[in-house]
Parts: sequence; structure tokens; C-alpha cells
Amino acid sequence: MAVPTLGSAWTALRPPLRQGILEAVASLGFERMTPVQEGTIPAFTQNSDVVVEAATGSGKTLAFVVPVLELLARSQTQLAHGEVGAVIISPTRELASQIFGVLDEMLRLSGLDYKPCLVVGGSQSATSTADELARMRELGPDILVGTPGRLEDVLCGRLKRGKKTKSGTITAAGGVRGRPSASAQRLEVLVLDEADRLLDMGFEASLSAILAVLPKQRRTGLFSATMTEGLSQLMRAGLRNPVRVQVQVQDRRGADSSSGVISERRIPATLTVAYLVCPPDRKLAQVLRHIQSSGPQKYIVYFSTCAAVDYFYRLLRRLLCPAAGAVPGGKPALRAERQRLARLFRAGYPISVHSLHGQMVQKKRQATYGAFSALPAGEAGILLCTDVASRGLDIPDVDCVIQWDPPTDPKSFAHRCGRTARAGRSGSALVFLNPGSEEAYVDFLALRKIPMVAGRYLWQGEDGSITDSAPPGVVGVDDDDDDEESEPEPESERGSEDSDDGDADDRAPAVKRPRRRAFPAAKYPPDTRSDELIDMVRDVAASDRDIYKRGNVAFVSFVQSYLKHEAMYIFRAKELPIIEAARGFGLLHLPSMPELRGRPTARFARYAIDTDTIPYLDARREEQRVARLAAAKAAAQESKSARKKLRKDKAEAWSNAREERAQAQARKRERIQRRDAAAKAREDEMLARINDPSLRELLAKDPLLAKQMLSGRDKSLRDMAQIAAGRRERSGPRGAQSLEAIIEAAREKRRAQAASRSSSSSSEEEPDDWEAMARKEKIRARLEAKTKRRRFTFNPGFSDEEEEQQ
Ligand SMILES: Nc1ncnc2c1ncn2[C@@H]1O[C@H](COP(=O)(O)OP(=O)(O)OP(=O)(O)O)[C@@H](O)[C@H]1O
Repeated sequence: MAVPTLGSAWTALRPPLRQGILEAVASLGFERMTPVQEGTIPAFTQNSDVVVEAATGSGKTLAFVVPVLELLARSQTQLAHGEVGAVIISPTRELASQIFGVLDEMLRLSGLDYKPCLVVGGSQSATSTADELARMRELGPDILVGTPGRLEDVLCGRLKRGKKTKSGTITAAGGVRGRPSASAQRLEVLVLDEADRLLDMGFEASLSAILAVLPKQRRTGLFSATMTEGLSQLMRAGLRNPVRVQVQVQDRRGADSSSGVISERRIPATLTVAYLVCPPDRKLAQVLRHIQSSGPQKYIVYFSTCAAVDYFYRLLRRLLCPAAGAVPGGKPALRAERQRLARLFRAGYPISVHSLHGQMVQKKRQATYGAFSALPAGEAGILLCTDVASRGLDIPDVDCVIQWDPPTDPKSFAHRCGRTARAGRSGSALVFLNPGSEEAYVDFLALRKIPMVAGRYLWQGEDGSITDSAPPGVVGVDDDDDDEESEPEPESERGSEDSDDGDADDRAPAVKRPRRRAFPAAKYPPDTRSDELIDMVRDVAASDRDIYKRGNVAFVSFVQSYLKHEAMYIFRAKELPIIEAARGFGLLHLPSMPELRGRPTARFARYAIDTDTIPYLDARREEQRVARLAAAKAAAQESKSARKKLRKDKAEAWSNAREERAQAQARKRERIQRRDAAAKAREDEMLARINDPSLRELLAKDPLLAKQMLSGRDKSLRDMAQIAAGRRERSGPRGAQSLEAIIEAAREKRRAQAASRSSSSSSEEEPDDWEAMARKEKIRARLEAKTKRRRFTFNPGFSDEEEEQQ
């Protein structure tokens, strides 16, 4: 197996590692350390905090697992049951379980007697979470590996009251916590893997809570391939005089042999990253041609949203694994579809398709991850995923990473590419860029020491073979002929990868890229085979409602995620070739969405079909849909408004957000009705119990007073209610007070409260009109909540690098 450029032998480390650990690394087959291990382990084991930055696949995991074990073994403190000595935090569940695997293996091989425990979220219910925590208390682990949210539950106690948001923020003031399941008071060492991601705002609340319960006297290590943020941010993790270990990769490929100049790069030396500028509706053909021309390989394909992963997963399963899904029309239809596809894609070997994103249930996530990891080298497989699988995952033998969409966070780019070319193996990565403004991404990344080369646009010959050259008569995208549409490359862009520092003459020559052409997507040289493929995808969508709907949702989510690109000046929504993007998702009609307003969409060829007639392949689902549709149509006959609604629903068939909203509203209405009914029943019961006729009369006229009496918050009113209900005698100072006096006092109090409320909100309402005010305030609050909800209701399934903790 190829290994990264290796340093000294493990035995050369000073201070030396204990024998058990040396034996363990030797059993793993690692004779020498990688540079990052050689730089980190001595500092970390000599009680320095460390901040480590090294390219992906360079062996950072062992660079912290080894010191964690060494520090614990060296420590004089004896850990009691329920005390933990080390905590390792990672941003995703998959990465946490991978680290746990390495740690567990090292413990087994070294013979060290420490109990590790994997602490990740993903439980479906509160009870199973409670069970997990109870089991963990029983186990009494010494080392915890986990994700921030669940580790917070374990070390700080589970939040009983107060709600935790996805980012871990407590929304109710204070929040009440349960008993911690483990104590970190005698913790020796803390590790934050993918520290830059963990220190992002998303995990801040959980991380702060964890750091607050850790002792100050501890070793802390921060590890990542992209530690670009300022030190002040790192200090938030409580580091003291950290040693910075930075492992640079030297790029000799572009070096001029006479000058011996070597440039630096942030990605492994064995990784080749290519970019391909092409209209978005050509991506599918390009990916398939790439697969066909490379032979059986393991691919990871990144999308920007969960919805896009779901859609392409279903589509590719239908196209590449025909047995996996039924085709309407039975075997003859399947045969016809196969024949049609064979014209456009001919691999000649089986290809398995997998998907992974953060909105999948944990079990499925684990199963997919396991299946793709277990796929042996030489077998073809594609993993479609979001950024949830971008960091840290050490999936064996990945040959190529394809970024269907560039990541919204540019930092993810290197992490995504780094799933291949690990530990000295060679690998390739390809990113698609849309024509328009995205070409500038090449220079943007070059400045960040991620050099890219121009990728090949692949064509398909008449015989189905894949070639680099366009069929006769077609002008190639890299054609150097002058073209009216081409724009001269701006001065500032030329050779900008060299503009980092130093004299231009001393630098490595820039990677020679062909001149980029600013073809509008619509005028790209025609590729009829690629168009045929998209036509086929549209036919599939027209025959399968599941694919049709998922395509629409995926497109909407893609457009919305596009607006979230951090490098907004490169990913300009206005320059996104929207028609080609919609075709790329196999859309039959363009959805009505605000983002398309004002865009010229007349060029989009609508598919001639009444979308109501597209069936689900699942018989039961289709039956339910047909019944629902019939009911809606019948209702539409009855009322004009319902007809209008049906029309609108039809226009919005691309999104089930509306349906979900309606269901949520119905559920809320039911909840409110139940609550009101219960309150009314309580009131009626109380009124029935009151035997003082004058009081009963009064309360019937003043429901708010009745409510106040029932709530028991006002002591004199509560007493009065009890007396009136005959449960207490009228005695003592309160009893002596007349009913009228107490009630008048309560009203006076209410008036005063209303007056103070009105003065604090500087409203002009009459303080006496407190009931109307209360109503208005309630309405105002409701409206506010509604606006807030509106702003956040539609969740098209954005990229989800972060761990869903709850
Ligand atoms: N000393 C070594 N010799 C040879 N191979 C090693 C050595 N240390 C680690 N490896 C191997 O290198 C691969 C990558 O290691 P690891 O997952 O720790 O990388 P990483 O730097 O954490 O990557 P990322 O930044 O993507 O998380 C693993 O398969 C691991 O087994």
C-alpha cells in the first residue's frame, strides 16, 4: 500500500512512548510516523497544548489518539467510576464512530485498560436517550468520543426544561438540567477534531457548556485540515500557549527543475483536482461518461442539499440498478428503457448506488456508510452525499470525488476532495462550475493553495465510445478561436495564483489553464447525446410521481442554497443559468418560486403533460393520492375559493411544504381546542362548586375573574373561592373581608397592571380597557410568532454538515 511521505520510526520519539502503544502501531502495520504525527506527538505528550493543521488523509487521528493514551497512562490520577480522563469531540456522528474505532483498536492492541465510550446523537425518542445515558452511567467509561450535543448531555446533564435548538442554544431562560452522567473534573486531555468546524457558531453553545465543566489544568489539542481562523477563535477553546504544528505539502509538479522552486498546497500531493465549466444540464452526462471511461471505481458525489441527494439517488438507482425499482409498464417497458439508456451509457459492470445525508435516520446512515466503506477496490460504487460526509471520513479506496455543486462554505472544498488520495494513495477530484460568474472560483481556490487543472469535457461518439474530442462540426468549449461571446480574461485574474507573496519570478509557474470562455450556457456547443439523456430523465419523471416530485423539491432547494454561498461574488444568483439548471433536474415545468421572478424563462420547453396524471409507482400511495385528488376536485366544484386553491395547489405541486404547513396548522388548532375545552371544563366545575349565589353571578359576568380565582395565583381570591365552594369557613382577617372588597381589590390590581403595561409600551390605550388591551397584545404576539414561523417554515433540506443533535 502506498503511504504518505513518512518520517522517523515510532521508536525514535522522545520522550519515548510506552511499549504497549509501540506494539499497537506496529500491529497496525505503521512502521514510521507521518509528518503530522512526528510534529504533534512529542509536543502533546510533553504537556503542551497543540493546534495542528495538516492536509486531509495525513494521519491526524493517530496524532491525537496516541498522545491521549500516553497521557492517560502516564497520569498519576486514578479515575473513579463515573470520572472521565479524556474527551474527543467531532462534528459528525460518522466521524465520531470512526475515531472511536481507531481508539478501540489501539486500546485492544496496546493492552491498556481504559474503557472508551461512543456518545453520539440520533436516538429516535427521549426514552431511548435516557436509556443510553443510564447504560453509560453503569459502564463508567474513561474516554468519551462523541458529538457536541450528546457530550453536553453527558457531561453537563440533560436539559429537562428549556428547549435546545439544532445549534444547541437554550431557548427558554436558563433551562433546567438533569444529573450529569459522567464527571469531567479530573479530565487530563481534550481533543477537538475538525476544530474549525466545531468552533463555528453552530456548535458554540454546546461547546461552551462542555468547556465550562472541564478543569483548567488539562491538555487541549485542536486538529483540522483547514485551521484558517484567527487564534482568538481558537483561544475560545481554552488553549494556553499552544504549539502550532503546520504540515505543508510541497507541489513539485509545476516546479521549474532549474530553479528548483516548489509551491505549497493545502491538499495532498497525490491528489489532482480538475474543474469543468459546463452548463448544468450536461453534468449528468459528464458524470456518466466519466464513469464509463474510467472503469469500475469508487466515487463520492457531493450535492449542496439533502433533497438533491434524495432525488439523484432515486434517479440513478432507476437508471443504473434496474432491478432495484419497478418500471411502469412492466418488463417490456423496462427493456425499452434499458435499450434507450444503453445508447447513452454503457459501463458493462454493475454499479451500486448509495446515499448519505443528515436528514436520514441514524440507522440508515450507518448502514449506507458501512456498505459503501465495505465495497472492495475494483468494484464500482457511487456514494451521493452532502457535506455531512465531507470531513474526516476515512473511506477506503475512494478513487474519485465529484462535486456536482461547489460547497456553500469554501472550506469544505478541500475536505470533500480529501476523501480520496488518502495516506499516499493517488486520487482525483472534479468540480463542476456553471458558465457565468463561477469560473472565477478557480483563481479563488488557487489563492487558497488549492491548485486546479482544466478538466476534460467528454463526448460520446456514435458508437457509444467516450472521447475527448467533439464530433465533427461541433465547436469545442476549449476552442481557442475568437468568439463574439468570449470575454477577455480580466487583468486581475491572470496568474492570480501567484499573487500570494514574494517576487513573481521566483514563484512556480502557474498551472497552465486553457483560456476560459464565457459562453452563455444556452450557446454552449450542442451535445445531442447529453440532451437525449435529459429527455430520458424527463420521461422517467413523467412516469414516476416520486421522481417527478423529488426533482422539483431538489431544484427549489438547490436554487435556495445557491443564495447561501459564502463566496457570493462568485456564485451570483443572477448569472446562474436557471433554464439549464432546471433541465438538469429533469423538471417538466418550471415551479413558481420568487427566485425565478424577473428571469427570462420562455426558453424552457415545458413537457406536455397534465402533472395530475403522473402516478406513484407504489400502488397504495397512488390509491391514496387519487382519492385525495378526487375529493379536492369535488370540493373545488362546490366553492370558488376551493377552485382557486386547487389551481394554486397544482401550481405548487413541486413542493409539499404547503401540505405540511396545513397539517401543522390543523394539529395546532386541535391542540388549542383541546386546551380551551379543558380550561372551560375546569371553569365550569369550579362555578358549579361555588354555592354563594352573589359570587356565582359575579363570576358569570366576569370570566377573567373566574379564571384568576381558578388559577389560585392571587391568594385572597383563592381563599375566597375556597370559602365560596364551602371548603373553608369564613374566618380570620381574610374571611372577615367582604366578598365585594376582595374582588374590588383584585380588579384594582388588574387595572394597575394594565396601566403599567400600557405606559411601558407607550401605548395610548385606556388603562381601564384592560381586557381589550390584553386581547390586542395577544394578537400582536401571535402575529409576531406567525411572521417568525413563516420565515423559517420551508426547509427544503439544505446541506447539513453539522450534526443534528436532537
Ligand atoms: N504512520 C502511518 N503510516 C501509514 N499510514 C498511516 C499512518 N498513520 C495513519 N495512517 C493511515 O492514513 C489514513 C488517513 O488517516 P486519518 O484518517 O487519520 O487522516 P486525517 O489527517 O485525519 O484526515 P482528515 O483531515 O480527512 O480527517 C488512514 O487510513 C490511516 O490508517
